[in-house]
Amino acid sequence: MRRTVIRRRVTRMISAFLFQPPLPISPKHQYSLLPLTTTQRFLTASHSFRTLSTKSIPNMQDSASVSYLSQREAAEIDETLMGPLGFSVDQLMELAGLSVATSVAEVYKPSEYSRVLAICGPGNNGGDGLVAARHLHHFGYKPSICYPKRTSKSLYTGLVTQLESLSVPFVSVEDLPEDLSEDFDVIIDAIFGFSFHGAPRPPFDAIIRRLQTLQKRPVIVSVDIPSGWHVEEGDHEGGGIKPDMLVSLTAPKLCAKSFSGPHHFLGGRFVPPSVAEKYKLELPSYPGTSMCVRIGKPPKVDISAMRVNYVSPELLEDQVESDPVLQFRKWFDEAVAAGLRETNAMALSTTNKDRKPSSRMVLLKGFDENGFVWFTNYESKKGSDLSENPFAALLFYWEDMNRQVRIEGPVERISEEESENYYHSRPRGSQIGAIVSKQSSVVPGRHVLYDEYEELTKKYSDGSVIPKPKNWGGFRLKPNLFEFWQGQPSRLHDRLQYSLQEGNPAWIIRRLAP
Ligand SMILES: NC(=O)C1=CN([C@@H]2O[C@H](COP(=O)(O)OP(=O)(O)OC[C@H]3O[C@@H](n4cnc5c(N)ncnc54)[C@H](OP(=O)(O)O)[C@@H]3O)[C@@H](O)[C@H]2O)[C@H](O)CC1
Ligand SMILES: Cc1cc2nc3c(=O)[nH]c(=O)nc-3n(C[C@H](O)[C@H](O)[C@H](O)COP(=O)(O)O)c2cc1C
Ligand SMILES: Cc1ncc(COP(=O)(O)O)c(C=O)c1O
Ligand SMILES: [K+]
Repeated sequence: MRRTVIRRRVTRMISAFLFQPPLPISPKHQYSLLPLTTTQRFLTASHSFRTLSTKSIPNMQDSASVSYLSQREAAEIDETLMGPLGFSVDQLMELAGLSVATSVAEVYKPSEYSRVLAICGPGNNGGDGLVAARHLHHFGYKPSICYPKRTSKSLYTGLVTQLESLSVPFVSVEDLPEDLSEDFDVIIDAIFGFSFHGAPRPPFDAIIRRLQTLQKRPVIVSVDIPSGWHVEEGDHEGGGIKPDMLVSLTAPKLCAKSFSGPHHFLGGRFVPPSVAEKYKLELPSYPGTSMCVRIGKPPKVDISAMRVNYVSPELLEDQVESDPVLQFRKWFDEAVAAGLRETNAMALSTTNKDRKPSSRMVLLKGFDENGFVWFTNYESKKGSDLSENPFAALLFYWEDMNRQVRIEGPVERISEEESENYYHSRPRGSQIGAIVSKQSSVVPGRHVLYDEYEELTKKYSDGSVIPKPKNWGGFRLKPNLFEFWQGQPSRLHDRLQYSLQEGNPAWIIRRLAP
């Protein structure tokens, strides 16, 4: 009985919130969003063995634009989340702080940017900084905290206790080193958030002045608002801090329009659709299980300076299998176990009769001592290359494991029976796709493929057998050369090559210079 009354009251509160007219929000406050680029993925690659990042690339449709919030709207959304929508401040702060920590980890790897100073202000923005510091500690960073105006609320004393229990040092303003660049790689600016007003008061005024003079290092990561900036007008007087990274929470505030640093992220993956609808919030979708998403322009990168220093276990002659197929099996299984996506994706290189090479990706569909098999259209470019020159090279690159495998040898078609069996094991859509696609020929437009696909889908909607096109089937490469490559520091990689000598079935293993 009581529960029904409460439920009714909550329902009333939520509908009151939903049907209340929203504050005017200007659709002009929009900004283009870009998915995580390959470049960014490259830059964020860590330096040793990694397990799969669950991140996927958000598609462009998801990320057309993003809206900006005024100070009032930000406060109102905050109240709504913590009122009718049932969140507690602790929860939101935990998610906000985690978003900040994961954004930092996306761009600034602990191997290069381990020394973090979180400067925390008196409000919830400071609380976000304390939470972020705790997560960064667990991510392998060495955070320190400067928290000059503490509040006695249990939420904050709890956060301090948690950090102390991890032996995270607290530094007073007086004890901060003269030259911040000597002791720190990253500064988390968690001084003021969206409730900032007026001019900064001591001791934060002096701290902000120090941040204004920083050059390249330490980098500044501002939480929600670059401290000292007007929440809506931004750095309106000029000369404010110039953060390298801004992590906007829930949605960017108006001041973020004047953020010109290289890394703008959005965090706070907790906005329910009702809030987004009410405030007409255009928000990007968060990729996979990520707590943050990059917004704004992709960073300018110096391509010539892009490099990863590989660190891996050594690959030694006496540790590898004498049979390269077994060695391949071992590495393949390890890549699958590490959760890599499309472990079976490989580059296939062919040449035509004029010895002109061409490469493309295909999926490995099986391998054993008889060879490595993939499926395709025999009348495609690769199909015609292989009929002109039946030799090919396969290449696997398992980036997260710093491993590459090269396989070379003659190629032949597999039997019609094998191809039939495999074709009918594929999803029916892909079977129809194979009929529709005269692979590698010119198509006047997507509609041509789509129309034929629709027609065939109708034709076979009764579940009858979809006949395999004659020109579709498998190839098998019979290896006469393997190379197993393991990335190592200073480009002194391991390369173990397996080759065969005429008339001798035993594989010869040789180390090649990297
Ligand atoms: N829904 C969300 O997006 C969430 C955001 N979170 C974070 O919370 C902040 C907003 O937190 P709030 O506590 O409202 O405000 P601030 O952190 O900005 O700080 C308010 C305190 O700062 C003092 N203040 C204000 N102006 C000055 C100044 N000029 N000089 C010195 N001190 C100043 C203020 O004191 P007053 O006496 O002036 O009132 C307060 O003590 C948001 O930005 C996010 O980071 C949540 O963590 C999660 C949900
Ligand atoms: C990861 C990945 C896997 C692919 N797998 C296959 C495949 O198994 N068979 C295939 O015919 N095409 C596959 N493709 C498409 C090919 O890369 C290529 O576009 C197509 O086969 C036409 O190549 P061609 O014109 O050189 O013959 C794949 C593409 C990618 C990116
Ligand atoms: C054109 C084409 N054919 C075949 C394949 C292999 O697909 P399946 O795994 O369904 O055999 C792919 C995979 O990407 C492909 O793009
Ligand atoms: K801040």
